[in-house]
Amino acid sequence: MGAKKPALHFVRRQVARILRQVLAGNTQHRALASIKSLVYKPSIVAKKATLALICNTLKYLPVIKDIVHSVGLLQGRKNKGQDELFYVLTHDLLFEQEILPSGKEEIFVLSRKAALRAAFVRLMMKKNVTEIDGLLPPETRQIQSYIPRYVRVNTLQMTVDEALEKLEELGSKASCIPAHVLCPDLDWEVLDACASPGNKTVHLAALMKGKGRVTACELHRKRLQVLQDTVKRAGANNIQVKHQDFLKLDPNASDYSKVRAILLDPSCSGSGTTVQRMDHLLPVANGQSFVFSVFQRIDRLASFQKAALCHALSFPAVERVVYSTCSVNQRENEDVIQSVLEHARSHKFKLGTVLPDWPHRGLPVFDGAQHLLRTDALRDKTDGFFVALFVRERSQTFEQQRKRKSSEIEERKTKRKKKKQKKLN
Ligand SMILES: C[S@@+](CC[C@H](N)C(=O)[O-])C[C@H]1O[C@@H](n2cnc3c(N)ncnc32)[C@H](O)[C@@H]1O
Repeated sequence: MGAKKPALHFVRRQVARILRQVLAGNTQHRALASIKSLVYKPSIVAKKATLALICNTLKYLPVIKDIVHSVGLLQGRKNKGQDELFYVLTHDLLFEQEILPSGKEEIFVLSRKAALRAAFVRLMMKKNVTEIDGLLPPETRQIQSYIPRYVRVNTLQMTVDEALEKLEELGSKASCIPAHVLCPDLDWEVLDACASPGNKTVHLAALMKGKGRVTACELHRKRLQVLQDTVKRAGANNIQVKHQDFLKLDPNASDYSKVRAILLDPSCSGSGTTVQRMDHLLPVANGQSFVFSVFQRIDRLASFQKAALCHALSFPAVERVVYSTCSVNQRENEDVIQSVLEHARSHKFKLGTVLPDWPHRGLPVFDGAQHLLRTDALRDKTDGFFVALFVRERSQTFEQQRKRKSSEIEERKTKRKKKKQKKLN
């Protein structure tokens, strides 16, 4: 029996298989899956190491290919299906660490070590750079350094101050706009229409300090389990989870006729999350069929989004409805809002201004789009996001609550400043 192979030996082969799927350019697949979704499949082991290696290999792939081809590493090799493994091995040899001769591919790459390293140095000299990242296109460098990590504190488990104290050294920032904008009263009945995995559900429950009731609907059974797990982990006891098609809920049934606020975060294309999903590392899509299938999908999503929003606006006691997507497409955002305006007016709803101080507003495609909020990955250092708020005209509570909330936030800031000052003294 041979010696035990190091874990990295298997991780590299796993990464090579994922890389092959990504580079194969299966358009249907590329439209639906992100790098993360491939890595988080149950069959993948050592997910963290795999994700890190696939991302880094993709990031440097043009450089690696340049070097591999300049030394003719793949020429004359019989097994053409292994190009990706050689890219991964070249990555590790040049940018990470020495590779061990744990397999015949490793042995082959090690036999060309001197030529590969010389080609690497030549490329750096040709491009007149002294660091590896100098070889990357400027957009990749910008994106890599741009997006910070955001967190929301589960106030059912610890206070914001406690969390801030722990996170202070990291300089973290919390934002979870839709639940914050819905701003329900503590004793309200609230509906999270499309809830799984449940991040906004538990945020709502926390904002309501465990009081009132949040009913969370989820259509898909598998995702229902994820939602239940999130709720359990959050320790929230004011959430009722339902396996339910939101479109089929009867707004006048006794269970729902008292609902005062609805958070609608429906299925969307997710086009705003492409930076954090690392889609910029994927090869550029080409071909008519890819573009066409994306448009078809967005149309289908927009029809569902419109139907769900109209349904939300038809609940008799509802005072506030928040609609949000992590899409940057006008078709799923401003167009959906514009298409329901008449229906909204007939139910006495008007658009409320979402976070009035936020600088980036809806695209100016209709009168009123300035009430809508957009975020943008590069401008705002977060996912691309869209939020709209509908307020029933008879409701007087919005302004009062907003004022109360912002004075609470100011109070907390002042307290933190004082505490910090005290520590410094
Ligand atoms: C964008 S995700 C919601 C994310 C969630 N708000 C969060 O922050 O964690 C949309 C969810 O709506 C579910 N969904 C889609 N159509 C639905 C319907 N007709 N009724 C209820 N849930 C639905 C999807 O299965 C998916 O889990």
